[in-house]
Amino acid sequence: MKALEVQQVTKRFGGLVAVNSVSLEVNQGEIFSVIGPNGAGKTTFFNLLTGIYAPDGGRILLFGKDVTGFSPDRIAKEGVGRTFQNIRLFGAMTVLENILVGMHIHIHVPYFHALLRTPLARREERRAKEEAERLLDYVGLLHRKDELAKNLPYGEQRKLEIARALALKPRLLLLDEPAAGMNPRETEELQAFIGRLRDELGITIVLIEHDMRLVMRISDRIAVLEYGAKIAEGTPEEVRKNPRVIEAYLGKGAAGGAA
Ligand SMILES: Nc1ncnc2c1ncn2[C@@H]1O[C@H](COP(=O)(O)OP(=O)(O)OP(=O)(O)O)[C@@H](O)[C@H]1O
Repeated sequence: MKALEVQQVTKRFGGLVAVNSVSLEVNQGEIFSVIGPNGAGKTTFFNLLTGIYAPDGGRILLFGKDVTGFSPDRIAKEGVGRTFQNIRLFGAMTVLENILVGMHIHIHVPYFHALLRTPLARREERRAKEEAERLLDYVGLLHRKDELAKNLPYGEQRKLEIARALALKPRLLLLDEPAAGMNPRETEELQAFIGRLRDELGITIVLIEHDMRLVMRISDRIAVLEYGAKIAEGTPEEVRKNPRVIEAYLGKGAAGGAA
């Protein structure tokens, strides 16, 4: 079974076709990158996968289940976690609280128990806190748990955002430009970290990324979008050599020169 099957998915904004009949498949346990020049439709594509937009055409299957048109909440419940291009943490909350917020759909306490802080509610809270701490330990941020999220260095904020997505126990994790704004050392750490998520937790990972060094090193396969359409797909080696890709990035005539 595939982790993700996208079949001829289209999204229009008025007259603009932001995603144009894109099809692709991601195997379970794969690290798959979506690349393309600015405005190619990458973020719109993620927004379709996470239910923020419903496609105007086509179908999306997650682990064999048709989820086309599902709301973001239902997509999250199907096991899809996500991070955003611009970090979206609760800056005035602590690191631990940011994780607890991410866990809310996994905490099952009837309303009146929560309201009256019954033993059941307190037990559940304690369990959630322990789980959040385990998660922070796993990503190497436990020592920061009581600090405000906004006071963390940039690389650690990105990591915290990923940790919050992990709190949902995703089977598929979508990372939108995880290396944006990182220095080379942070990017290298990120690469190892993403590898661990796949190898140790078995999570399938799809990322949008502009840092080509990271993309080429980390991806099993890559899809390339241009003006909303998929123009290439393959291993890093195949994509790097593809004349259409070279042209999309470097302009007409560049492919001949680079070959
Ligand atoms: N909500 C929207 N309404 C109208 N047009 C939109 C909307 N969102 C995106 N677009 C347009 O759709 C196209 C694809 O945008 P998108 O943000 O998906 O590209 P991208 O590949 O993620 O770009 P970048 O790498 O710059 O983030 C662009 O032309 C953009 O202006």
